[in-house]
Amino acid sequence: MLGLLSVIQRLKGSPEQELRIVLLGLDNAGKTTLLKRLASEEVSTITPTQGFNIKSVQSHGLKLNVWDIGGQRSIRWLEDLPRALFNTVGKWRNSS
Ligand SMILES: Nc1nc2c(ncn2[C@@H]2O[C@H](COP(=O)(O)OP(=O)(O)OP(=O)(O)O)[C@@H](O)[C@H]2O)c(=O)[nH]1
Ligand SMILES: [Mg+2]
Repeated sequence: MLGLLSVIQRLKGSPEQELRIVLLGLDNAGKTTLLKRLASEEVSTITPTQGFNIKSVQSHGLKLNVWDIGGQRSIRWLEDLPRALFNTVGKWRNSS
């Protein structure tokens, strides 16, 4: 986690900058635990994510807007959502 934060800190341009992060991975990988640790919240009672959580976290001088997407097979289609959004935005940029 600290490794991730140090990479993010190197990427950021200014202290006011916001970063958007999408957490993707198999169920039980620890995505929600990571998000709660970042937010300094209790991590002892985490249940599998149904759908997704979106949280704004102030951590290590950074403002992070984090999407934590549930990894269970039944809701794995949600993983395609951000990819589809990035592709669509890319196509708009290329066509303008
Ligand atoms: N030992 C160990 N257990 C962890 C770690 N991170 C998470 N866990 C445990 O792994 C289990 C699953 O963690 P979650 O954070 O719910 O995993 P998730 O990726 O959000 O799972 P879904 O919401 O189902 O997609 C929990 O019982 C956590 O306590 C870790 O770094 N080490
Ligand atoms: Mg989860």
